[in-house]
Amino acid sequence: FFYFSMSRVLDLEWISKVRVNTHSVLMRAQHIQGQKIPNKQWQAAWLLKAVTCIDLTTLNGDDTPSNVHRLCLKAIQPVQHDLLRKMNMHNKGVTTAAVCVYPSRVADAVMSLKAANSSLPVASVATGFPAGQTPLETRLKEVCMAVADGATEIDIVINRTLALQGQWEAMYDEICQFRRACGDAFMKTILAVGELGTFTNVYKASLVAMMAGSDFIKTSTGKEAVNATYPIAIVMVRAIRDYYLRTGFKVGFKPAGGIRTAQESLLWLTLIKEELGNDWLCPHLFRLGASSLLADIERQIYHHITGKYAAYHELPMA
Ligand SMILES: O=C[C@H](O)COP(=O)(O)O
Repeated sequence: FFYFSMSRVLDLEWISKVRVNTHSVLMRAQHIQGQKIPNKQWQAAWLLKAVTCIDLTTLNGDDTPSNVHRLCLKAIQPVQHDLLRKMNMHNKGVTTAAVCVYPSRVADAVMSLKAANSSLPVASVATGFPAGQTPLETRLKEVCMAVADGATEIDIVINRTLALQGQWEAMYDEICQFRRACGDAFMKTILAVGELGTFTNVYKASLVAMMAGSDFIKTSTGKEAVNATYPIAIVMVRAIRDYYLRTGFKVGFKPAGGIRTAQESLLWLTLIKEELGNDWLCPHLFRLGASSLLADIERQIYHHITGKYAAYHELPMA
């Protein structure tokens, strides 16, 4: 008991000792990218697995209740019924893992899902997404408001200023406060890795986020210049693995930002299987954050089933 109760605390000594070997990370990432993706006969099943791990996202200034409504309908029925029937998956309740929207759109998403009789979770970005450059008080309030509107998952952004200054204790304190504001909601912590400078910083920020009680660590907001890359993912999943080995806590991983093709989604599943094992290959521990990935996955599934490529109008998107 003592061992586990000590594990979600800040361990500055561990953080101070972190050194990441850039060469090894790049080699490992290259190896993963060169991996054979699953055999053709299994590909449709893997693509369907990827669908169930998607946080179907819209994070735009021009989001409205109606495009959020369409997004929700697509999340509930992400792959055409006919295609699922041909795979004998039509009554297996295939949906995406969640929908992900800005705080102001949470109520719309909750209403659309409720009207459709769906219990799909609504995730909301919060804490001054994407930059996180608003006062702590308003960042905390934003979390509380999204939860009050019905979000059951909150994607917070870390304070990059603190991370770049090596103020790990202050960063830990902020994330702990977000954790408390989330209440029972699942908390995913976005590191915005493209702004953290070094692999060592990415590893340290991953540890601090996990020590502060994050359920997931997430690469990016999708708004930075560099988002989910394989080398950065290797650093983060190694931190997840080390944290699990040391504390017994399984923390999830969410690559996000710029993931657009079915092929990439298969590579992400391969990376998780190789680095963290099959336990992590479920929506509880793995998500793909993406606004424009589902269309290509559905097209590839169509191709596997029919042998033809669908025209885009044949597979309407959210
Ligand atoms: O959290 C999810 C990201 O915003 C999605 O980024 P994306 O629009 O590049 O897919």
